This record gives sequence, structure tokens and C-alpha cells, in this order.
Amino acid sequence: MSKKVALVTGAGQGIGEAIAKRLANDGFAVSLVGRHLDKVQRVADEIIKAGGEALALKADVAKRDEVFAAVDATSEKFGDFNVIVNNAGLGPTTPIDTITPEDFEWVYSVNVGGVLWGTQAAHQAFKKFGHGGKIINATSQAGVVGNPNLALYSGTKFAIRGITQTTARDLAEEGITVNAFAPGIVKTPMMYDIAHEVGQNAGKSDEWGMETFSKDIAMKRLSEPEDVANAVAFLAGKDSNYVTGQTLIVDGGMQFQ
Ligand SMILES: NC(=O)C1=CN([C@@H]2O[C@H](COP(=O)(O)OP(=O)(O)OC[C@H]3O[C@@H](n4cnc5c(N)ncnc54)[C@H](O)[C@@H]3O)[C@@H](O)[C@H]2O)C=CC1
Ligand SMILES: CC(=O)C(C)=O
Repeated sequence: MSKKVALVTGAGQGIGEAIAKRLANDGFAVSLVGRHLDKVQRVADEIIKAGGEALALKADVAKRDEVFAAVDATSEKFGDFNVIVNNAGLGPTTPIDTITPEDFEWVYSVNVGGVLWGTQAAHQAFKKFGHGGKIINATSQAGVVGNPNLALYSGTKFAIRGITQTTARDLAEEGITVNAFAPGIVKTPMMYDIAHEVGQNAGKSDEWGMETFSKDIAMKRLSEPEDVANAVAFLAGKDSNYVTGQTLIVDGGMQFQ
């Protein structure tokens, strides 16, 4: 049987890197998409060195044509298309009174636009190959409950859950499942930046900033990117075939639904 093909956006570091490596380990041919080719190329090279199949592609997920081009390049290289993980996102700290129209445009065009364009491009590819597929979107525990100082970010992550539920209904009859994953406080560059900014705004340390977010984790440890990749592997694999429209919270017990 030929390999299943997955595309992961924002795969040059953090959670996206862990997802791409995990899917490659699970037997997927993986396309890694990011704004900086050198970053996704490094991860792709590591996957290939470990015996996997990988392709690095440069694209800005806020640009619809670039996302479609990345999906096309992926299916041309690997001969099929089965899974998209719309993982890329921005997480700026935005106290409510500081938000400008430019901030709004920037964060929504990447976080929400990236999910919309990834969904459309994957849908087109699934139709081309005449089969269903899986669409997996990155939301956040901050998309389940509003988080302090993250009005723009939290808003986009709530929107992603809405898009996930809606497209799950719209595409189910074509054999396509659409789900989201909601990480908690994950040790990645994005989270360290947020902790730094929140600490700085309060005149406190980065550690204080991280503690603000992590004090309510029932399991009493920060998340590794691999904790999230484990859950995404489930959503990408056949064991989740009867799951759609859901948000899988992977936060060590912060938010309960
Ligand atoms: N780190 C955390 O604690 C949490 C992260 N998340 C979500 O998980 C996803 C991944 O987050 P992290 O790995 O922490 O972030 P990160 O900032 O460490 O990595 C994100 C990657 O996406 C890329 N990217 C950003 N904008 C892009 C664009 N327009 N086009 C293409 N690539 C772009 C970046 O270059 C970077 O390589 C994001 O959607 C984030 O909102 C959700 C909950 C918690
Ligand atoms: C960055 C993020 O998604 C948080 C704090 O939940």
C-alpha cells in the first residue's frame, strides 16, 4: 500500500516540528511548510536522515495562492494527499487597549486565514484524488476559555473552533473529518515569548509570566511539543475515523469541557 501524505504548516519549530516528525514516524510522507525555507528544510533533512520521506516548502499561510501551491507541490511530489495540519499561528500579547487595525489584520490573516486557505486547498486535493481526508486545525486552551492579555489571539482560536465545527458538518458526506487540537502551555518559542511579554508588562520576570499561565495545570508540568504531537497522530490516523467537529484538549488538565 502506498504511503499516506500529510502537510504540516509552521513545521520549522515547536509543535509543528514535533507533529511532522511524529507523522513521519507513523509512516506518512510529510510536507513541511513555513515562511522560512531554511527552518523547514532543517526538519525535513532530519526526517529524511531518520529514514522518512519529507519535502520542505516555503509558504506564508496568510496567502491563499501560496497555500494552494504548497498543497499542489505536495501532491505532485508524493502522488496523493490525505491529511493537512493547519498548525502555523502567531501569538502576540495584546492588552485590549493597545490593539490596532494592523494588528487585527496581521493576526487574523495568519491564524484564521491560514486555516481557511488550508481547508480549501486540502478539500480541492481530496476531490482531485477522489477520496476523503483529514483536516486538523490548531486552536488552544485559550480558544476554549479567554486568556488574559490575549484578546486577538484568543479570538482567533475561538474562530478556529467555529470553522472546525462548521466544515466538519459541510464536508462529512465526502468522507472528510475536521477536528482541532487545543494545546495548553507548551515549551516552544511562542510560549516563551508570551511569558516574557506578560512578565515585562507587569514589571515582573519571564518566570512570573510563565507561572501566570501554568499555575492551573492539574498535572503540574508544562507540556512538551511531543505531548501535542501524540494527540495529532490520533486525529491523523484511522483510529479517529468516527470523530469529527471536535476539539481535543491537550493541556494537562487546565480547561474541562
Ligand atoms: N506554545 C503553546 O503553548 C501553544 C501553541 N498553540 C498553537 O500551536 C501552534 C504552534 O505553536 P508553537 O509551535 O508554539 O509556535 P511557534 O511560534 O514556536 O512556531 C510556529 C511556526 O509557525 C510559523 N509561522 C508563523 N506564521 C506563519 C505564516 N504566516 N506562514 C507560515 N508559517 C508561519 C513560524 O515561523 C514558526 O516556525 C500555533 O497555532 C499556536 O497558536 C496553542 C496552544 C498553546
Ligand atoms: C499560547 C497559547 O495558546 C496559550 C497561552 O494557551
